Amino acid sequence: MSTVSSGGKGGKVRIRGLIGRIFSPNSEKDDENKNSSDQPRKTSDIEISTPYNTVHRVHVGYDGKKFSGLPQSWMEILLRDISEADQKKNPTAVVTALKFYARKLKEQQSDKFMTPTSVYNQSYEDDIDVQLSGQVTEHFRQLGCKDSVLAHSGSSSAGSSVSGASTVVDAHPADPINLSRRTMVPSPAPQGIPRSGSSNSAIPMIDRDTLVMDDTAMTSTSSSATSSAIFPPPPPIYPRNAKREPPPPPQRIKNSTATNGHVPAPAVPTLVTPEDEDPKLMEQESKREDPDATILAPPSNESSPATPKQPQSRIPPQVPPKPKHLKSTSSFASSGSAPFSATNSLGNSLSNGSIASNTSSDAEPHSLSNKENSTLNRVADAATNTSGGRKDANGQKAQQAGHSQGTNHLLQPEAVRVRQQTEKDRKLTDAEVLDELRRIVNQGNPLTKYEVKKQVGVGASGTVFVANKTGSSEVVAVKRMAFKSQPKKEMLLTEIKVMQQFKHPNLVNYIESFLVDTDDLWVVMDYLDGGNLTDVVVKTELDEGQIAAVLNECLKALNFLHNHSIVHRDIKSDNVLLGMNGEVKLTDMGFCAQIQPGSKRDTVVGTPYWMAPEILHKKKYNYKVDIWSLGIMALEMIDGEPPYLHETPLKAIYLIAQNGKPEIKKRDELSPDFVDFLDRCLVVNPDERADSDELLRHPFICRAKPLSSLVPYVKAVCELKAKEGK
Ligand SMILES: Nc1ncnc2c1ncn2[C@@H]1O[C@H](COP(=O)(O)OP(=O)(O)OP(=O)(O)O)[C@@H](O)[C@H]1O
Repeated sequence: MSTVSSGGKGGKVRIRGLIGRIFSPNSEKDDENKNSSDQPRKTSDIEISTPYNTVHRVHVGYDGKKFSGLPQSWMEILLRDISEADQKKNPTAVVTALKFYARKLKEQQSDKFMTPTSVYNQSYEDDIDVQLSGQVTEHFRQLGCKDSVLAHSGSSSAGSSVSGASTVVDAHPADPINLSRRTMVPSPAPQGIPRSGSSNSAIPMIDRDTLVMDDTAMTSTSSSATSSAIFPPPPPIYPRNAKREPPPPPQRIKNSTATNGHVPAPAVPTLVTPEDEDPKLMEQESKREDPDATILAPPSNESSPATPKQPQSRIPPQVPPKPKHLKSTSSFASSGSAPFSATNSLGNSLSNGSIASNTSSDAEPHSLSNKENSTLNRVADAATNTSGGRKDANGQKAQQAGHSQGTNHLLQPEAVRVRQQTEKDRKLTDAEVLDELRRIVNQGNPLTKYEVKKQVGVGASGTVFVANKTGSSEVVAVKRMAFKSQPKKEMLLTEIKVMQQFKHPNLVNYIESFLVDTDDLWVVMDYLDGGNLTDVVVKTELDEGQIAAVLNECLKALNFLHNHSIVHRDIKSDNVLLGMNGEVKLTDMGFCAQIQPGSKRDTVVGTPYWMAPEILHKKKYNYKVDIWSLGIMALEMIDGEPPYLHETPLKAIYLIAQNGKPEIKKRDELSPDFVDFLDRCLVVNPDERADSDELLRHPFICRAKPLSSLVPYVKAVCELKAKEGK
């Protein structure tokens, strides 16, 4: 690949590709460290930098029976998780899943091997690239695959025009990959903050995308209200049966979780295809329109492997033990937009999955109301690693091109693509984030203002406590985070800014924030004493009126955010907090992004099980992704879990890619209104998907019960957690 980025205002010209590949990770790291220095970048000089990207590429072939070119360990995982029959059914979906897998692995490695200064930059400038060979698209054609699948897999000429010269540039078989639902990553909690449950000093933090957490990391119960509540006569609460245990996770790289230092991450193979390396093809791709209107055509449902039905018990009021996936803690910002291929390379589902840039450009204008707002877009995407939609020096969308031309080609100027990096795209340095943070937090010592009482939960970025305002009975929640060791510092900025600026009764209300000794970041917010919705949906069965009530509140929040051009991007039950009086509020604004009306983004953000297909396929997307996730959350309220939760992550991603719209397992038991509501949310094509205005008027939402109907459920779950000592 011969791609070069040019820092417009803020950057250097960068040559990526083979040059980068021949350098060692250490060289790369050195370069990263330079880049992450706090020095402002020069704006004038164009220079050829040292390579910053070591790319490990594996050319993947598919002969109609099996994939080839994958490292052995990947092959084993693939065979274990996705049967050959399933692979044959939809190799494109396999590749989509592998791309996610690779990206996720890379992220995990980045987190594990982070250093206080370099982690963020490093993690997002590495290439992860899984692509399907033209042989596969050709194979599709021979099989007479659906047009929609071919449309996704790339141009019709892709297969035939590409030679099978699949040369392994550098296949570095990874250790068996673990994207398990019990992944541990080091905790960045501030020193001195009490931690729960872990035998070593690091709190086990579970990837939020995996949704199964170790009990030791589980959110503890919060509520003083739970213990003191005078319990009303028990309503008919329908507890759910304990769920089947998920399949055992693959073996993790054993010695990695404890690492928090400077060990270089093992290389992750990058899968590429001949198409990527054929300039003609790339040119064709570059001319292709952004196919936003077509997302993923849902393939035939006959192949949809239904998740085994979970028998539902309706024996009140016994509530089963909390399943392992009850709460997870860290949202997955799988970053991995394709540099130079945002529009799509080889179709959307097969676009280049590289994580290569610190830039964020969806060609969106910034027209925010004030200076603070104007940074939000950049902050959000930089925090989640965007790339894509980038333009070359001539303002044209640059495409990944010619990366098999060999080193000689790469060194020739005409083979070099120049990436423009605008000021808005530029990732903030740690020092800049710190400066900005200092500007927006309150002055003073929070310890004199608040008395921290007890821990109510642990998240990926820090620990949440309940606290009293000194000298008053006012109760607040305080989220404390160790700023310096945060891998995604800019996300904290985003979260605080969104909370500061966008106030709504259905959003968790921000009160103030403090930065103590440059490392102990406090965010003070309203305390929601009823825990999160996950606990309720896992342990009880809400009826349709109650589900409508929850959805109504969430829709009000989404409608507010969307009307302010804010996309939440991580809607799921974990991020819905409940009050003992039936309040329902959205939280976790770290993934929010500002999207101007009519424009779209392509950052891969969110939690896979809830993730809209257009994100999964790395298409441009807009606020409609929240509506899809809301539909998945509605399924959670019906089934107690999102679709595919019991599948291995690789299989789950494959199934989402393969099936598009998930099966509504209890369709026959639901009212027509509810089914229609779900059908309006879970539309694969976002242009046809409902928006929050439509859904707020939907007959199902009009049947919402009063919020007070939720209270007994919330209290019952809190009681149960109190009994369990959580
Ligand atoms: N305002 C609040 N009131 C009550 N409980 C809260 C509040 N905010 C968070 N919690 C609880 O604290 C726990 C951790 O919250 P946090 O937001 O840190 O988690 P997370 O979203 O998983 O992680 P992160 O935002 O760091 O990625 C969650 O279980 C959540 O339910």
